[in-house]
Amino acid sequence: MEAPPTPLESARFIAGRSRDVSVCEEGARRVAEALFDKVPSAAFSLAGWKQLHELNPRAASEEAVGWVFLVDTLNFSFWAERDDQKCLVKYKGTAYSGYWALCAAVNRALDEGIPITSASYYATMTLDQVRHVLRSDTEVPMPLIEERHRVLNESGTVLLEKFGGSFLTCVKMSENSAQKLLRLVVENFPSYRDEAVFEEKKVSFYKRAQILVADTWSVLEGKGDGFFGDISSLTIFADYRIPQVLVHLKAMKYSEELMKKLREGTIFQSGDKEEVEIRGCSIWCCALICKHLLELYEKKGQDMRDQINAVLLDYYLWDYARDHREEMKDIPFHRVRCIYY
Ligand SMILES: Nc1nc2c(c(CN[C@H]3C=C[C@H](O)[C@@H]3O)cn2[C@@H]2O[C@H](COP(=O)(O)O)[C@@H](O)[C@H]2O)c(=O)[nH]1
Repeated sequence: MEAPPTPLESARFIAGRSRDVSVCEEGARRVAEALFDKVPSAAFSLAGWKQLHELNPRAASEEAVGWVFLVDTLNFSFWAERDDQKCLVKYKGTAYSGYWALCAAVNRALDEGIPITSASYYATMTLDQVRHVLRSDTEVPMPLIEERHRVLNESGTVLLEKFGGSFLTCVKMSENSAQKLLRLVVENFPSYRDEAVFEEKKVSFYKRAQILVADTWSVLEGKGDGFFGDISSLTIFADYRIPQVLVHLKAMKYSEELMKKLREGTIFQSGDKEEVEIRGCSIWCCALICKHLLELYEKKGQDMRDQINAVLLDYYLWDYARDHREEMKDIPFHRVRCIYY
């Protein structure tokens, strides 16, 4: 069965035919101008992944790579039906929500002596053990607990059977190619196969597979097995926060009909036309922002291809969305319950 087009080719195709979502070239250029002075900061750097995020591993070890694989296997669907009733995980005096609640729960389990990052453990974890590890400190549980249990058992079993239980083994097999690692992950771990059909054509987003490659690059600090010559070939990760921030920054626009559905809290299904347009246009919009950013530096005689790529732009925008929740509250995010993002 032939592989679908890459996420970037998919994004170009979707953006060219999208009806309810549009990428604003002018808006994307203005965002690039606004980001120009941020590029040299930690928030736009590989080092920021550890420096700015206390829950991320400090080490660049096999164990730290195993942490990244576990977390990115579960890195989906944290949004709460009601913002005043959400899953929170308290860890070392801080209450974490959303994606960070997952990281806090993993670190809490490790502190309790539960070998949660070891494939031989999560390959055979029971649903009750998963409920215990991911337990919330409010009465609202983390969403999709049963699906999390299923993908843990599935991913742990594949990691044991094909890669000796170590994701670092899989990373080494990629021979410093991000695209090869992406392919190894998508081919071997079914829950990472984030694909759809748009106007009768297969398209791919590979959000968790691409963020897994990016987080592996980050935790290994871009060195040794974690050096990827083609890291710039990755796209941003099409989740439900990046589209929200792109609309907030006026680089992307929704039709009135779509805005109405989003404001009503409509639940979309994975693969719905509007959902595919939101995800494809987000990827395409960020590719334009990267292009404009590189051009702005080029005009000043600076080749910034090692400091500007979709991964670092994504991390920056995702952190920005986290830090500007209040300002962004009247831009709705699209609601899908799925294991892909
Ligand atoms: N595009 C993109 N989406 C990302 C991430 C992250 C966290 N990763 C890195 C960021 C800091 C750490 O250093 C990690 O390396 C989580 N998500 C997605 O967001 C959603 C959760 O949102 P909220 O409900 O607000 O917690 C959910 O779909 C989740 O899959 C990212 O970076 N980019």
